[in-house]
Amino acid sequence: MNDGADNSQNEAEGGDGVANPGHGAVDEYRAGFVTFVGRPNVGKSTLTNALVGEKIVITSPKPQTTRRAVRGIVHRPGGQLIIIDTPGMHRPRTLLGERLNDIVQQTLAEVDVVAFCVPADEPIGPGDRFIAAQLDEAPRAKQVALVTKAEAVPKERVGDQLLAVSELREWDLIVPVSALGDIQLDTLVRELIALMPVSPPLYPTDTLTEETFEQRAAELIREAALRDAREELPHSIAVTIDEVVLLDDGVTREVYASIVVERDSQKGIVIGRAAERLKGIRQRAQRELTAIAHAPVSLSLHVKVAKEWQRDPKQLGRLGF
Ligand SMILES: Nc1nc2c(ncn2[C@@H]2O[C@H](COP(=O)(O)OP(=O)(O)OP(=O)(O)O)[C@@H](O)[C@H]2O)c(=O)[nH]1
Repeated sequence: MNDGADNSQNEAEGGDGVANPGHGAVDEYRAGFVTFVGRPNVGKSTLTNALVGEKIVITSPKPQTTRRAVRGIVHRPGGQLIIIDTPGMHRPRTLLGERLNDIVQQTLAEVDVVAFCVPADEPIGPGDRFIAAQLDEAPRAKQVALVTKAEAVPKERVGDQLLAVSELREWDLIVPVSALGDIQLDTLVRELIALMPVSPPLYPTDTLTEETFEQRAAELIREAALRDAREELPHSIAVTIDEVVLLDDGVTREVYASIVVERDSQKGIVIGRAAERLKGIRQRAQRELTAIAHAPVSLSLHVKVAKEWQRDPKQLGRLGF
C-alpha cells in the first residue's frame, strides 16, 4: 500500500506534465470527500474499514452503533478518498438521536459524493425512501447508490435490488458491493475517485484516519462492551478515556477508561457476576488497542453511572456529543 501511496504523491506533484493533456484526462489526480448514508445496520462502517484496510470504525450487529463522523482515508496511485462515516439516519427519539441526525445533515452539505447504501438482503422500505429523499439536501454532491452485502443473496436478487434502487431517484452510479465477501471493492474505489474533483492529495499518504488514539480507543472499548449487550443497553453505553500514560520505555501505554451507563441496574449488567463480564470486555478491548497502537497497551476499566445521559445536554457535552 505504501508503494502505491508514494507513487500517487509523486504523480500528483508531477503536475500537468505527467498526467494531463488538458481535456479532462482520466488519469488526473483526484481527491475528495465521500459519505456513506443509509439505514442503521446496512454495513456502512464495515465498508469503510474494508476500503481503508484497517479498523477505523467500530461495527456491531446492533443498529445505531456509529455516533461520530469519522474520516478514513483511502490512497490509490490516481487519487485519494476521504470517507466520512455517518450515523444511520432514523427518526430521532432522544436528544442523542437529534444530535446524530444533525451530524448527517451537516455532512451531506460538505461532501463531494454521497453513497446511499441499501443491503441486498432486505427489501427497500419507507426508511430507505425517507433517506433517498433527504439526498436533495446535498445538491452539490454526486449521488451514488450501493447495494451492500451482495454476497449474502443469489445473483438474481442482487439484480432485482439494483433495479429497485435505480427507481428510487437519479444516480450518477449504482454498484453492488460486499465488504465481507470482498466483492467489487477495488472497482468501487476507482469509480468513486473518478467522481472526485481534480485536486492534490488532501492528506499525507501514510495517514489512514484523522482520529486520535484516544478517540479510536474509546470506540474500540465501546465495541467490546456492546458485544454481548442486550435490549436497551447498547444505546446507553458511552466510553470516556480518562488518562493515557506513556511508560518510561517510550512505547507501552497505560489507558484508564470509563464505561458510562445510564442506570445502576445497567452498571451491574456490564460488570457481571464476579466481574466476569467486565473482565471479558477489558481483555477484548486491550487486544484491539494493542493492535492500533502497534505497541503494548495495558487497559484499566471503570464503570460509571451518568443518569439519563442521552437526554441531558450537559452530560452529552461531557461525553463528546
Ligand atoms: N453478509 C454481510 N454482512 C455484512 C456486510 N457488511 C456488514 N455486514 C454486517 O452488517 C452488520 C452491520 O454492519 P455495520 O457496518 O455496523 O453497519 P452500519 O450501517 O455502519 O450500522 P450503524 O453504525 O448502525 O449505522 C454487522 O453485523 C456486519 O457484520 C457484508 O458485506 N455482508
